[in-house]
Amino acid sequence: MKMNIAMIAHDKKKDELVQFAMAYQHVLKDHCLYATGTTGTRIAEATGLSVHRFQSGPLGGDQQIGAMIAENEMDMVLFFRDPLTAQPHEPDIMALIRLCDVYAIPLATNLGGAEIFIHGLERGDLNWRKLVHGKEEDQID
Ligand SMILES: O=C(CO)COP(=O)(O)O
Repeated sequence: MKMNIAMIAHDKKKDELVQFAMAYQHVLKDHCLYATGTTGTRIAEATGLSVHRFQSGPLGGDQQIGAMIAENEMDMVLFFRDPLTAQPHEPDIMALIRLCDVYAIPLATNLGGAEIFIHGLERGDLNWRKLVHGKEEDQID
């Protein structure tokens, strides 16, 4: 089943996320990818994958992804955070993380977690999200 996956990386973690996206391109290609601006450009350039790009993080990109979570439209968030650099938009980052907890959305904040998540995605561990997707389809009917 096609999942909506958000990919976000702070500047010092972007190379790591790009390498991750290249390594797991064969998995990611079957899903809808969303990203903050600069991260999205880097991933699309490196992999050729189609990525829906929101604003850059400091300009509201985290909030836009948060808005999708608030609609229960995001199924997984891979957010490679830089814990050693202060971010001007720290409140936005905290809000995104908080919404993942509100909606029980799987959130990996580093490469180690993302490795586990991507294998889980591949073997269908996220299929419980069908219930949520199903509900949305019901609402449309
Ligand atoms: O700052 C970010 C997330 O908090 C990432 O934004 P960019 O992908 O635009 O660099």
